[in-house]
Amino acid sequence: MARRTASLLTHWSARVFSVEFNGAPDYFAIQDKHRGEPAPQVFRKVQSSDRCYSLLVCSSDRIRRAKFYAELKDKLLRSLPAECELSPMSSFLPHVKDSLIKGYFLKANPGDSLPTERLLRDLIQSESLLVCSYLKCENSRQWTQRLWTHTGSSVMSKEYCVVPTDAPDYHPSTLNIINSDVFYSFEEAHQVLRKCGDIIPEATSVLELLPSRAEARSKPDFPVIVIEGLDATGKTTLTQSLRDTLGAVLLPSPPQCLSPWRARFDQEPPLIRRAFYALGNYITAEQIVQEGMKTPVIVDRYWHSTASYAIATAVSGPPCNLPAEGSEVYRWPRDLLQPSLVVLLTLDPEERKRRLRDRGQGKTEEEQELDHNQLFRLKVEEAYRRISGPACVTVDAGPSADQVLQQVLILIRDKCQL
Ligand SMILES: Nc1ncnc2c1ncn2[C@@H]1O[C@H](COP(=O)(O)OP(=O)(O)OP(=O)(O)O)[C@@H](O)[C@H]1O
Ligand SMILES: Nc1ccn([C@@H]2O[C@H](COP(=O)(O)O)[C@@H](O)[C@H]2O)c(=O)n1
Repeated sequence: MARRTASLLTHWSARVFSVEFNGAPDYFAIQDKHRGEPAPQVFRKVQSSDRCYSLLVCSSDRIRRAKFYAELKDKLLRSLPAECELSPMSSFLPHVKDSLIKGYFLKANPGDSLPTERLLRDLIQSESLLVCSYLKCENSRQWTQRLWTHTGSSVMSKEYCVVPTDAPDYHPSTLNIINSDVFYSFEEAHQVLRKCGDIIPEATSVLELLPSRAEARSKPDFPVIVIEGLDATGKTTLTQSLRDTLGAVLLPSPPQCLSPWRARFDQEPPLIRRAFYALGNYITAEQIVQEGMKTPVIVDRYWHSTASYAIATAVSGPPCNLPAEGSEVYRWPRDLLQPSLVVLLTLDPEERKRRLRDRGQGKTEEEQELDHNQLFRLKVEEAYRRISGPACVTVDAGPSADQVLQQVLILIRDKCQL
């Protein structure tokens, strides 16, 4: 059995499990023995006749784990009986960083248990998967969890009792954000792309474009102003006006040179996709240093975008699940050039939608998500506000384009003495 699986099982009874039924999590733990008292309801959305299974992805290689987790969902959706319900699941050790393992919880009708179990037996041949089944005891409200053996031919004799438990102090997805969703140094992100070179040939081309070292050798002489905000808040409009008014250079982020590979990396799981965007910032930083010796530099998105979208995607549920203000998750990477000023454009959601409609362009998947998912939008904006070193200054982008420009020019004059 793989190293990671073995170490997982060592702490098996200390783990908390979470299943998200339509975004609302049920937390449970396991115990060796049934206690005498009447068992409270464990799964709110499960009938006693349902057959339930969990699949936890636990390869010790994080690239394989990320790829397999994404592929597993497609495989399950393709192969499971239509009535089978799939919910995100995770298991973690509260307060232990990097202890989160992700997977899926399956709820099947009793009539579908045979084809479901046949599929799970095939899948468990992969060493990266831990499979459990959940059974309701007859004449009691108690559920048990059985861990399947690796061959899938029989189930382990050891049976655990499933008991509900309180929500943890910190949302479980926050345990694994650092260096899985957000990278805090060039080297950490670089390592991910290096390691996926054999499965994603495009990674090699991206690596060739990167600066040889991350540390900015010199600070630009002129101010560097970053404009941030959700899509359609007016970043393009404002950055172009600033360029023209200040005689500045305008740099887009991710940088132009990464455009041929962006769509390819957007299909990848968060670990790889976010490493790609993180590295893009280091290319932008190098361009900033070059240009910033000659003129002021305006940057359309930078680190705040990379971190905020990544954090908001990683953390499910409402904004209160985000890591608290001041958390190390919101810190600036130690080796990434810091701009002189970061402006965050905010906009009333209805006005943003109106501008999106008027623009009438095709939307990326993440843009559609922002449109449909109010919670995601709130989390991105909240994460923007919590990032420090430098923190962003919020500007209401609701007034006319010229009024927004004038307001930002005042800020630049105040903060950058320009
Ligand atoms: N202050 C403003 N008042 C009214 N309309 C505006 C204002 N600023 C921009 N717009 C219009 O809103 C739409 C979106 O603006 P823009 O393309 O500048 O946003 P963006 O933040 O760059 O979007 P994205 O990130 O998706 O590229 C455009 O049609 C633009 O003309
Ligand atoms: N520095 C950056 C810039 C962008 N992203 C990601 O791109 C998406 C938004 O970009 P648009 O071109 O559509 O405005 C969004 O998914 C960001 O996560 C980034 O990570 N870092």
